[in-house]
Amino acid sequence: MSAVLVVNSGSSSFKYQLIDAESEVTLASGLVERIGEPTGGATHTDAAGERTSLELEIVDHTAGFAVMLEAFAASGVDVVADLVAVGHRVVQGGARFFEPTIITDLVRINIDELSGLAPLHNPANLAGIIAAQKAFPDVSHVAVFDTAFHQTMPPASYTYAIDAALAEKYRVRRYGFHGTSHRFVAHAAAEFVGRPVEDLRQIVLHLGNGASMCAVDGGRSIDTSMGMTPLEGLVMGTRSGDIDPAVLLYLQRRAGLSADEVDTLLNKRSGLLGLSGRGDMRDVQTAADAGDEAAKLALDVYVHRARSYIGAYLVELRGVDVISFTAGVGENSPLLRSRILAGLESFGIEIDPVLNTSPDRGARVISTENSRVTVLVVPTNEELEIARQTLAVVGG
Ligand SMILES: Nc1ncnc2c1ncn2[C@@H]1O[C@H](COP(=O)(O)OP(=O)(O)O)[C@@H](O)[C@H]1O
Ligand SMILES: CC(=O)OP(=O)(O)O
Ligand SMILES: [Mg+2]
Repeated sequence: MSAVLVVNSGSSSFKYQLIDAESEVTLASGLVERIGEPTGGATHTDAAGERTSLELEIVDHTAGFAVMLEAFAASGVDVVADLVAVGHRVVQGGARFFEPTIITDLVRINIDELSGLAPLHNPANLAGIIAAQKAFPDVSHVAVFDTAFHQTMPPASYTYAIDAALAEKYRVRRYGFHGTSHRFVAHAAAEFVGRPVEDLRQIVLHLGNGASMCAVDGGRSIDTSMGMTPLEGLVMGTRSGDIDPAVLLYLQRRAGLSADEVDTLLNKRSGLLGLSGRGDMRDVQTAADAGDEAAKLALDVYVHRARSYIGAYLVELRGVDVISFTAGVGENSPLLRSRILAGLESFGIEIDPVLNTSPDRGARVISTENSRVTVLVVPTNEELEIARQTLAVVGG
């Protein structure tokens, strides 16, 4: 048997999944969290779905990997013996990385250098890589970048209209994120409708905690809603998405906020949370159902923003063949799916209310037979996509 370990590291946590290289079955998955805090935690789920949790202090990512290895050993899995490679999610690859890449010393230096363009993500990704390389020194480690899929965007999509020399010097441009998910879903959708991805104009809505949309033309990203950082675009759980940049300056000058405070405001205290006091979409929907005005407005703004991107991408693609919803909200909220695509019959987009509310889980159609555009729900699987890309690089 051979397996790939996929690691998605955050600053104080990491998620992992062990995936069988041939069958693509998940052999185990888990989460190590609150790294560096007095009480950390680890949860491990084995192939049979059996879940074990423990609480203990986990001083750093290296200690976290030791906890993960113990969990594997306790469930009778010899990870080291079966492992052929480790795939790492790296959020920011800048304009330097447009393919999954074997992690050498130089690649690590590059990921570190790109931290300025993703201060919340890349340092954490790097900490995970360093710890994983210590834990598994004998296999290849591969970086799979969130930005890579969007490297096909044309300059008109990725260029901000600011001083060109300054932008060049500081690499200020749009990179786009969630590329692993957008790519996975675009390919899965093409397979589902039985047409070559090259022939399709697609819009993918990745609506999770972080949320972004992507216009995919013939399998290539031509535009996406996130920009230089994962803050631009849609309304998210705690992030504002698009905002007039003058608001930032105004708040600094008039409300006396520092740059760091504005950063925290827009990334951590805005979006659904800022509007309604709730960052989790389920809670916002429940509150709106109960008549909470702030929650209703939060939903209205969320839907309005998503619809404006639908309009933009319809035009950019000169029409669309497939629209896919994915991630936590996209896969689970019939209400938001129907609101985002409401009243677009004249554009050939018609949702079937029965199909839209079906409890089915897998990839499925939610548009009517008459709908010219096929609307799908496609569960994303970033870990599987990372495992596939990792194996492709190491030749597994
Ligand atoms: N049944 C549901 N209805 C509405 N929203 C849901 C439902 N289930 C999950 N969500 C929302 O999905 C979001 C999390 O999405 P997910 O893709 O898991 O996020 P991430 O991977 O970015 O943490 C949360 O806002 C959560 O409320
Ligand atoms: C890049 C990004 O926003 O990722 P996430 O949705 O995991 O926060
Ligand atoms: Mg996610």
